[in-house]
Amino acid sequence: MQAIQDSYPDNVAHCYGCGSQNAHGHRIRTFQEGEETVTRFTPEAYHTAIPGFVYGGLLASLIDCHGTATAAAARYRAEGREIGSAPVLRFVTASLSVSFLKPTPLGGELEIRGRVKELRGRKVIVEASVFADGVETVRGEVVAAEMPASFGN
Ligand SMILES: CCCCCCCCCCCCCCCC(=O)SCCNC(=O)CCNC(=O)[C@H](O)C(C)(C)COP(=O)(O)OP(=O)(O)OC[C@H]1O[C@@H](n2cnc3c(N)ncnc32)[C@H](O)[C@@H]1OP(=O)(O)O
Repeated sequence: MQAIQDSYPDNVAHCYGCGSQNAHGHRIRTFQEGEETVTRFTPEAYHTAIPGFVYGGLLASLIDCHGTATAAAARYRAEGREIGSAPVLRFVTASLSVSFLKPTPLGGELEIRGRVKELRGRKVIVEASVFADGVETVRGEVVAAEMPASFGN
């Protein structure tokens, strides 16, 4: 099955969270399921916060990259364009907020589910949650902004 990240051109596929070209990264893969997007990720023992529980920074990064992928795909869809087609719509995180509702147990697959809350102009707001064994443990919101030509200047 084709993940949203499979459409990222190689020259923008180095992100630590979602870049297929980053050997040290999470390399998450996000799929569209109806109105929702879904990422599945199994943390390793070295992603520990407190023994038995997942480090919150990892959980935040899963929400982050799940959100930017959801945003890019939504914007392509809104423009009626094939995902990944040129000119490439590159989204970066303008803002990330995360609420840790419950400790997230380490040792199994996590499911991240997201949906677009708002799509307007150069900005897409995505809501996403992390579920462990069907229980929502983390809820977050990503404001993704289309990367300006002046990025980094
Ligand atoms: C599917 C196929 C795809 C193909 C190919 C895709 C490639 C996909 C590559 C993915 C790559 C991975 C991405 C990983 C996620 C990172 O980790 S990205 C790294 C962390 N983020 C950054 O470094 C971003 C640094 N910040 C910036 O560059 C700039 O501040 C920003 C965010 C681009 C905004 O700059 P700007 O466009 O000049 O600012 P502006 O026009 O004022 O903002 C645009 C909109 O965003 C809003 N906004 C800006 N900042 C904020 C904020 N902090 N809070 C809330 N709203 C904000 C503005 O209010 C505005 O909204 P509207 O007024 O239009 O409603």
